[in-house]
Amino acid sequence: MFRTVELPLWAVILLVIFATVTFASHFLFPSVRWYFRKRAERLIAQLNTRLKVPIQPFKLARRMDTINRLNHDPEVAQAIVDHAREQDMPEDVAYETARRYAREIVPGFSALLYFGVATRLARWLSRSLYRVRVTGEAEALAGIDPKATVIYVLNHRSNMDYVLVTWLAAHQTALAYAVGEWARRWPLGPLIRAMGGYFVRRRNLNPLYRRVLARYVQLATANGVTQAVFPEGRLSRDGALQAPKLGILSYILADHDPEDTRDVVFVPVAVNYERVLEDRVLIVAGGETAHSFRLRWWMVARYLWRHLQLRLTGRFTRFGYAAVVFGRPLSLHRFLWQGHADPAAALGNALIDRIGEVLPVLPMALVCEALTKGARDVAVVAAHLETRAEDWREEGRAVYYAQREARDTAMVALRMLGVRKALRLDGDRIVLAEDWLPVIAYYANTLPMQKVNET
Ligand SMILES: CCCCCCCCCCCCCCCC(=O)SCCNC(=O)CCNC(=O)[C@H](O)C(C)(C)COP(=O)(O)OP(=O)(O)OC[C@H]1O[C@@H](n2cnc3c(N)ncnc32)[C@H](O)[C@@H]1OP(=O)(O)O
Repeated sequence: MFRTVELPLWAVILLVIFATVTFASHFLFPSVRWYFRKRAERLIAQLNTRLKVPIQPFKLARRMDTINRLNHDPEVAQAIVDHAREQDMPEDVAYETARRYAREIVPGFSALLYFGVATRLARWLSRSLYRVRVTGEAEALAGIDPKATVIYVLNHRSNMDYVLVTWLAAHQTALAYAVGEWARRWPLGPLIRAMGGYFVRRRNLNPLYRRVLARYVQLATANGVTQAVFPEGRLSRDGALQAPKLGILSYILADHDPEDTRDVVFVPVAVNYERVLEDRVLIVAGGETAHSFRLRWWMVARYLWRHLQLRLTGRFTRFGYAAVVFGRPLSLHRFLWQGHADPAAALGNALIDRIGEVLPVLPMALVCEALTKGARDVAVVAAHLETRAEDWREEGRAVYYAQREARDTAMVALRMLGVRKALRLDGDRIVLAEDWLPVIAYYANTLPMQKVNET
């Protein structure tokens, strides 16, 4: 028992490492975890006193618990059996596949990261890049039943959309975004998960994956989790609103009981920018030869480096307006009472229409509209801007047009295009660079669908 045992050094080192890991995981980590959990609970209790929509327990549940709950859901269990039969594989292999899907989808929310870091960073970033204007938020949210699950539906113009809206909604609640598979890569994936985002695949979906995703969306909705969905399913390639994708909406509809006390209320949010950071990459992606939107890391690095240079040398000016307008909320209870032959398609179209109804009108879009119609003179562009802004205002639109002469407003937009070398001014004459015409058309497309008389 008390004999001396001789061991090589490497074995001793290994033993010490294993002993330390075991001690930490059994004794230290639980208490450290408990300490942080208590702190997080205190933070959430504090937050919930000031948030209009408190953070729901479902969102705070441990990630592993939600994954297990999902895997043992009767509908998922049935899908596992079907998958095993169809693929001719043992059920436990199909079960593991479903578990992998669940792990991919389910987020683990950190209130500290969301409210302590992300929303502050989002506010700083939004305000340092744009002149942010918000309309209609209080009116849109005022009449919503506090028991209802709120789902923000946004048009997708830029990756700035969720930065802006996360910040703007931060005094209401935390938003859980449906995030495309592009963001699953490290380090973005874990970060987005910690902010409550749930991942959705948009390619190669098999019925088992669809069932796991559908049940996650349904459980989150039934448990009151406030979500944010881009129904267009991807960034607009040409500046215009796109037709809705019906997947997530159809999952919500399929599980919705109009007799239930918990309603689902969709809040349309329309976003427009005078400068979309990714505009040219999107236009290329929308071209005939390109297939998907590719933002390479070196493009981002080069862009950030140039941006930093401009900031350090004091030459950076903001990218004009970023406008966010909240539209008329849509109650799912009321919507279903109206009766629809194809509820999913009707819901998708109604939501896109309500976003379109409140799309804000920005000077850059009006100037680009004038340019696409052939205006090549500052005075003509300014006259177009003034008339069209008035038309849109009469229609009840949010028109962000500073209280100054139309000519000055037009000049601000023209100079922004000039800095990008899209055009140059020769006195009052505008000389457009041909290869920038698609960009000009892109911004003209960001205007709402035409109802007023053309000038
Ligand atoms: C600096 C600080 C930062 C701070 C910041 C913090 C926030 C940190 C978060 C980051 C946030 C990032 C946010 C990124 C933004 C995006 O990634 S946007 C892209 C991702 N989001 C979306 O795509 C949402 C909308 N998309 C969908 O709903 C898609 O349809 C899905 C669910 C992904 C599936 O795609 P799909 O295969 O194309 O399917 P789709 O044709 O739409 O529909 C298929 C289903 O709908 C059903 N369906 C279709 N039509 C009908 C019908 N008429 N009736 C009934 N059912 C129908 C089909 O039956 C089918 O059902 P299942 O067979 O699945 O049961």
